[in-house]
Amino acid sequence: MSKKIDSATGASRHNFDAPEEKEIKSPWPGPKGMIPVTSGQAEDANVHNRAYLDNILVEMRIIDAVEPNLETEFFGKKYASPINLAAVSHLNKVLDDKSRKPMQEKAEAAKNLNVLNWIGMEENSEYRDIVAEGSDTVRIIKPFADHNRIFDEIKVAQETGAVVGIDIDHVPGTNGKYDVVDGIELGPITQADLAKYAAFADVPFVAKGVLSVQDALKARDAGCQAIVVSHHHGRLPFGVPPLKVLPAIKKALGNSQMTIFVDGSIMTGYDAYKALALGADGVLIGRAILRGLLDQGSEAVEEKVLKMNEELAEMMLYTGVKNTATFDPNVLHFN
Ligand SMILES: Cc1cc2nc3c(=O)[nH]c(=O)nc-3n(C[C@H](O)[C@H](O)[C@H](O)COP(=O)(O)O)c2cc1C
Repeated sequence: MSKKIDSATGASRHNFDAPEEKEIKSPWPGPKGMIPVTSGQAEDANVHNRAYLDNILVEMRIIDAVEPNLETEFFGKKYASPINLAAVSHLNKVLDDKSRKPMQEKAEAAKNLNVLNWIGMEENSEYRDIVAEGSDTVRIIKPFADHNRIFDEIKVAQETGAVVGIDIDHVPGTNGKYDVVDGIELGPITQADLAKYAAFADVPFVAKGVLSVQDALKARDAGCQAIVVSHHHGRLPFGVPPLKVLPAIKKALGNSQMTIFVDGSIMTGYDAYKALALGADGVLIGRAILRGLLDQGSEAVEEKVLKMNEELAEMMLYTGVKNTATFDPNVLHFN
């Protein structure tokens, strides 16, 4: 058996060689190749995400509990919920029906929901069309080897009013070399590079794909105002679940005022609750909305996020959490 990572999406796929070739049943929704398919093997970090999330149990604190308020502030603006729509790129190329634009449909859903929309690897022209839908945006740029390309994308993104960042976890390919995506070479990211980009941006700068205290501190020292604790749905074989390293990162960043987002297999509002209780300011959801988005468009995304908001609120009410600034990790019990 071999594992491949789709160079465009970062999705991990496991291939079984003949003669034992067999269809792998994916626990993830969505079309083949676009969504990580896990074999259940230990090297697939998604397996550990799920196990870690499912082994966190929650105590009840119902006396004096009231209906919670999910409103959350990011980068000086208020949103309806701490749930963000993750950067999922390339979607406008995958449907047979070319009249549909899932990237725009996702942005439309974010606008209607009043949540932040994250956009990943897209040409600047495509990116502008997506942002024109009117949602507030975080633009995540690839760690291109050509730094001018990064500066150019930062410039365009901030012209559109977006917050900007880099998915620092997309430096390596699966061959131990810098990755190449759509024929475009990626390169290493030094702390000095990050500092250069953060200083160049007139808007908050985000390091996406932080999975250690060491990188969190480097991102802070480089001037990043936010991080996403993430392994990009399993780019790193045997990657530690983001939720497992989150508390240590939160502690290390102390009162630095950095915004901490987290992603990785967050499929329900209950998962989101656990991430928020462990110290995240916000969560990103990618695969949780992907199938609905591709099959049915913005309405399915809106429905899913509203459902997740309800689940999150349900658990907040059960545990006496009145708003998204007052989560308490002590309600969590690790099985
Ligand atoms: C189809 C697809 C495309 C993605 N493209 C990007 C990208 O361009 N930039 C990026 O930072 N992350 C990208 N991601 C990673 C997601 O933003 C997110 O980190 C990851 O999927 C984990 O969240 P999830 O478990 O909720 O899906 C992509 C994910 C998927 C599934």
